[in-house]
Amino acid sequence: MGEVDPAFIQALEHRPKPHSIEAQNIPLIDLSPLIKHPDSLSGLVVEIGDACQNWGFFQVINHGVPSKCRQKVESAARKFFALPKEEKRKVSRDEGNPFGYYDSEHTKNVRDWKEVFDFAVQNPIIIPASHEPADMEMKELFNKWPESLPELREACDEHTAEMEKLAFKLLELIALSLGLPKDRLNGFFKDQTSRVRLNYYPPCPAPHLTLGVGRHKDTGVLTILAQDNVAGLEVKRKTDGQWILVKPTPDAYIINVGDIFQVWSNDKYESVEHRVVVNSEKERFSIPYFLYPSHYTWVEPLEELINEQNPARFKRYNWGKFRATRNYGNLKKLNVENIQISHFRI
Ligand SMILES: O=C(O)CCC(=O)C(=O)O
Ligand SMILES: [Fe+2]
Repeated sequence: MGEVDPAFIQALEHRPKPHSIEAQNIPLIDLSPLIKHPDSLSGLVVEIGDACQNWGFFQVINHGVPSKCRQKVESAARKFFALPKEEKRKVSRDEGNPFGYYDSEHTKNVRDWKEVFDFAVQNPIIIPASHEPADMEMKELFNKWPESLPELREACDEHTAEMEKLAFKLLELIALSLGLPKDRLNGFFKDQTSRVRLNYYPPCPAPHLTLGVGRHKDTGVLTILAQDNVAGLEVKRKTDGQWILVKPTPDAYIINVGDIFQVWSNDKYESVEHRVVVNSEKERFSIPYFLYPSHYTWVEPLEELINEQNPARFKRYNWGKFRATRNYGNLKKLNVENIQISHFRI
C-alpha cells in the first residue's frame, strides 16, 4: 500500500468493496428503432421508461454517434492529461470561471482521485454571477482551451455536437415514456447551460481507501457518458442498495436521469447515486455530457404529472442559482452539506 494524502481517504462505510458486483449489468437498450422504425417507437419507449424507473441508468447501442468521432475525442483527452502540469495549469479553472482544468475537486468533502477538464456547450455562456439569492447580476463566461493542443477543441466540438443530437432524442423518448408529448421538455433548453467534462483517473496506490468520484447524483436533466474499456463506474442498485460495477460495453454510451428529471417526474424517475472506483494499475478516462436547461429555468414537478392523489413533492428552485451554489461548494472543502434537491422537498 502506498501513502496517499489524507484528504483523499474515504470514511470506512464509503470505501469500495474488494470485489464489486458485476453479475447483473444495467439495462442495455438498442436505439436502432429510431432510424429503422421512427413511426413505431412504443416498444422502445416502454423499455426506456422501465429502465428510468427501475434503475435510473441504462446503456445505449446503435445510437448513431460515429465511432471515429468518439475515438478522436478520447485520443485528444489522453493527450491533454499527458501534458506537463504547467501546461494544464495554463487553462485552470478559477473562482470566477468554473471551466477549464482542475485537479482538486471534492465530492461530499473528500477529495476525488481524478483530474478534470470542463467546458460549456454554449460559448460564451451566460450564468448568474454569484450564488447569493438576491444578487441578480449575470456574467458571461468563455471556455478555456489549451493553445498547445488545438485538436482538443476540434475533437470536443465534433463529439459535443453528436452528444447534443443524442441528448434530444433521449429527452423526447423519456418525455413519451412519461405520457407527455415528445417535445414537451424542449422549451427548457433555449439558452441551455449544458456542459461536458473530461475525466482522467490516474492509477492509485491505495484504491481500497479512495474513490475517483465519491458517491453523488448528477444534478442536471440527463447525462450521457462515454467510458473507456477500464471499468470503474458503480451504480447503486435501487432494489437493494448494492453497488453494481458497470461493465464497459464497446461503443455504448451510459445514460442516467439526473435530479431535474426526478423533480419533473415528481419522484417517478429517481436520480440514482453513483461513484467511481480506481485501481492501482490502469488509468481510466471518461467523458460525461451533462444536459442542463437555461439558467432562468424554475425546476418543479410538471403540472401534467401531479394531481390531488399525487401532489407536488418539491418546491420550485432556480436552476442557475442551484448550480452557482453547487460550484461554490465544490471549490472549497466546506463543513456543511452541499446543496441537494432534497432541500426543496415538501
Ligand atoms: O467516470 C465515470 O464513469 C462517471 C463520472 C461521473 O459520475 C461524473 O463525472 O459525474
Ligand atoms: Fe456523475
